[in-house]
Amino acid sequence: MNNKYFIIDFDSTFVQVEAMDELAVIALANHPDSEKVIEEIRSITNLGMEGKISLSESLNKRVQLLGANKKHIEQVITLLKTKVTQSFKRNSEFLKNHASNIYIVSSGFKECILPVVKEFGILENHVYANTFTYDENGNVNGLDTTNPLSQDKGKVSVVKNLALTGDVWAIGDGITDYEIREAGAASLFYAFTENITREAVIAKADAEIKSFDELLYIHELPRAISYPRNRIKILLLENVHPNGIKLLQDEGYTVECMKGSLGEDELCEKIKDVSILGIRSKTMVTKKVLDAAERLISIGAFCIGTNQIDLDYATKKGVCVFNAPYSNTRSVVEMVIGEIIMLMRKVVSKNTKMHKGVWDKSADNCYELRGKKLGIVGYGNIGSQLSVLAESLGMQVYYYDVIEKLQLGNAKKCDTLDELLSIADVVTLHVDGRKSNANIIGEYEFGLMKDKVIFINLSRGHVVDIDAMVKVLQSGKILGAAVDVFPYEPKNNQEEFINPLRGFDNVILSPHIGGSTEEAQLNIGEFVARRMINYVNTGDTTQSVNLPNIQLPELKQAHRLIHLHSNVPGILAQINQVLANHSANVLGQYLKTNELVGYVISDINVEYGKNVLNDLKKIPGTIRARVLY
Ligand SMILES: NC(=O)c1ccc[n+]([C@@H]2O[C@H](COP(=O)([O-])OP(=O)(O)OC[C@H]3O[C@@H](n4cnc5c(N)ncnc54)[C@H](O)[C@@H]3O)[C@@H](O)[C@H]2O)c1
Ligand SMILES: O=C(O)[C@H](O)COP(=O)(O)O
Repeated sequence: MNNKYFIIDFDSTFVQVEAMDELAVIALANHPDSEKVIEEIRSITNLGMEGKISLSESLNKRVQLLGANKKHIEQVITLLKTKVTQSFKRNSEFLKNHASNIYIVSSGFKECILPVVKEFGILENHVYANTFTYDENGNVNGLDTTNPLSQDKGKVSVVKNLALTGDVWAIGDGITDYEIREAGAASLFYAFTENITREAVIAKADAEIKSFDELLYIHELPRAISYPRNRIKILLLENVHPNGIKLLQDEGYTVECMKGSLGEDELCEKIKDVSILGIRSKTMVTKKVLDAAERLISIGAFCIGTNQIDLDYATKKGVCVFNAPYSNTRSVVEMVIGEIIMLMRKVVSKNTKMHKGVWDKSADNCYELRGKKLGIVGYGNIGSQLSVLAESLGMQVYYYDVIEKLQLGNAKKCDTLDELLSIADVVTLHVDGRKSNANIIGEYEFGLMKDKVIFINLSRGHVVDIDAMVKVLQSGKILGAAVDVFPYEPKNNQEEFINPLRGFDNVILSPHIGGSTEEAQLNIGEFVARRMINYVNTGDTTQSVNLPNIQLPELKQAHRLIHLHSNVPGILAQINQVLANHSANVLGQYLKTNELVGYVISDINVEYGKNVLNDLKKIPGTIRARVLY
């Protein structure tokens, strides 16, 4: 590190904001035309940053408009301390340990900069910036024009004067930072874009760095995180909620979003360099897709169902899958209740008639749901919550599940599906989407149902034999039906919905919207995004649907090595042998297996060499080994 020097800009680089703009907001708070003046200051800042006006012109104009005093400067320092750029904050150890190699060179003002950077160990005599001049009342009335930084190319002359020999890297978001390199005072210029992206500046740079981690990573220097987050590419399909997107962007990941789903071939092409994939129920993640994904570590199903993912193959490839098991449960249940009432009162067919001008007032075949028998097939999260709500509306609840379930309220368990189907006035399906559930309701099962039954499916399309359902609808046996899910569903809102159930006036058809409420989508977006962030950052697999669930404690003063392997005997011993060979003291170790894989986390207290990881990867049966800190 002796001959490597970092020339770091302050505004929009070391901190997320432009200190002068923030000072203006504070100083002009009571100014009658404050918004206009602040806007003017901001536009002058940008013109200067993009090189459209000279620096001295930009500085002078702004100081004159500012109207600041010493009290305002105190306030802006307090604010700036909360606005330190995340990647500098994260790497505070590096800044402290290498203070003699780090300079802050800024066209901003030392009064505002020094108290902020000092907290990160930056040496006072390594901070170069302008200084204000004040009148006798402590009001800013100008700037020290003898300071080279108040002049054009001031940064160039400051850095030249430092006479550094070795690698000198200028890091900043503005043209004045590039000028240091242009003049030969720095060997490289890195356009820093964690806070702001200026295309004109990137165009001049040797490289763009989206974070300070990135720079440390490129040069293999000690850093807070092993792999820069901006290098982790996330692809989110099917309109994931903006809150989920924001959580992922705030972590520093590079996120690409698409409204619709992608077919297999398109997805194979797109997924090559993606580390995290976010989907909903429509995107099929097949073996072919998983094989095409060269960097995939996690899939987030921003919904309940995960049958669209080849889970076993994902597990074998070490891809950790998450879903949102409860976030839209209530939305589905409310829709089922509403549909039962609408169908029992024939509102659906009467509504169609009304729109054609037909007034059909009659009570024929219209019923209250009070006292009717509700048959729930699949007493999981949705089925059991529906049970509680339906009972509170006066229905008698019966359920059938393939496994033993806690009976809620007065609900009665049926031992067989046949028994349930022959008892229920309303049959509603809430089974999961496993393959073996294909056509569990077909001609025979419809035959068992009572005349004038209400039939509802909001679970998965393939569980009902649609041709058999059409036949039974044509026979008039079904009083009303509601179907939200279909064996084939359009990929996006532009594709036509083609299905033989179209055209029945006693059938409610809806475009797979059981879970589509604002509340559910927000909850799902945040829940799944948080689970994936936790997994990437800490290795925590809590609530993963395919990897062994390990809830991990926060890691302090240690390195975390993660090893995922096929579940064969003896791997833990081999991992520990590797760690012993490298004299790594194990502070904590966590192991869990499922029938396919084993997941071992080892927290160690020594600097790890690359060889530890390489040796861990060489253990036969290893699926994935990575280091977190
Ligand atoms: N329409 C929508 O928008 C929407 C929204 C959310 C969930 N869903 C779907 O609803 C279904 C239920 O969701 P959940 O959260 O309650 O799932 P869950 O896993 O909590 O419950 C499913 C239950 O079905 C049972 N089961 C499975 N196969 C069965 C069978 N053949 N016969 C009887 N019981 C069987 C399981 O044992 C389990 O108890 C899932 O298919 C899910 O994908 C649809
Ligand atoms: O599995 C689910 O949660 C539902 O089927 C909803 O799926 P969606 O998010 O694609 O609407």
